Amino acid sequence: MLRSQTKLFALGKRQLCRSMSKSCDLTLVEVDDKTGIATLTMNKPPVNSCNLEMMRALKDSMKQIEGNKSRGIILTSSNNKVFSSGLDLNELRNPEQERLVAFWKELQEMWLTLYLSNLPTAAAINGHALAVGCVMASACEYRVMLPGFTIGIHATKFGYVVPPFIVNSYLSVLPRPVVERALLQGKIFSTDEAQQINLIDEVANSKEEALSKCASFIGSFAEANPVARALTKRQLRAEFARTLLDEPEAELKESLEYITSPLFQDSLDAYLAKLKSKNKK
Ligand SMILES: CCCC/C=C\CC(=O)SCCNC(=O)CCNC(=O)[C@H](O)C(C)(C)COP(=O)(O)OP(=O)(O)OC[C@H]1O[C@@H](n2cnc3c(N)ncnc32)[C@H](O)[C@@H]1OP(=O)(O)O
Repeated sequence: MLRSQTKLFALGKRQLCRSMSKSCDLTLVEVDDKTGIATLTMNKPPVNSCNLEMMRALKDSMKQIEGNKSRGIILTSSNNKVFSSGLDLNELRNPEQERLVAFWKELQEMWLTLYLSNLPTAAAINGHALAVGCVMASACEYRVMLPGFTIGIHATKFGYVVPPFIVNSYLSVLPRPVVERALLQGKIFSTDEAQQINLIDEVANSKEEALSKCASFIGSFAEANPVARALTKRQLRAEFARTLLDEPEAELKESLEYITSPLFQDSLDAYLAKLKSKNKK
């Protein structure tokens, strides 16, 4: 570990996750030695769907970056077509109770860790960002997206009632009437549409440019005291995180009841069949 770090230092980069536990394969963390900014890359083929292990890896990586005194986090994907396809739908289909509880708790914790991170956060959206993929991008403070992709929370299209903390993730980025219409329609936005409504902040023509724009955003806090910045951010965001901070068990119970209901399971079956049949044509 030490030797590979030293070598990467010589190249101007520190790579934190090289020889650690298996979960590190799902995420890659690289810290730029000059800027101190960490790039957290989602790396779960084929489409960065978030199963239990992926969300745990994301949460652990974010905590590791915070503990390492980095200056900011850029979230991106190793797949140049898909940023993230959201929750792994297989985790929701006919779930085993114990795993579903662990899965949902991990979603809550992963979201809280990202949404309330002490560090400046930015998403370099280098592919489609659907459902929880969009939620993760929205939980960041800044979003730069490549053209020709899509982003949005289309949960109502497959029978999912969107929980309050996910609504709040959107509400911290978009005005309420826009959130209401987008969630009720299950609207998926193109990059251009997302820029028009300010769901994303900038468009970049390559992943490198997106990473560079995210780094500039993070650099814009150079003059801010990190502790004052972090506490002010927490104060501003605490209201939207309230349900999960104060009553995670209540949110968990409600979500589990809904996920295991025949209404949702039937919708999910039909949605998954449609998704699979696309690849058989
Ligand atoms: C907290 C609850 C409220 C918030 C709302 C919802 C929670 C969620 O996040 S649910 C997840 C919803 N996500 C989706 O509906 C995305 C569906 N996927 C796609 O639209 C496409 O796969 C995508 C545009 C992302 C990429 O397209 P392609 O590059 O053409 O890939 P494929 O479609 O061929 O996919 C490859 C392979 O992966 C399977 N897949 C895709 N997404 C998921 C997923 N979310 N969970 C599980 N599996 C997924 C897809 O079926 C293909 O499988 P095979 O056919 O077996 O190869």
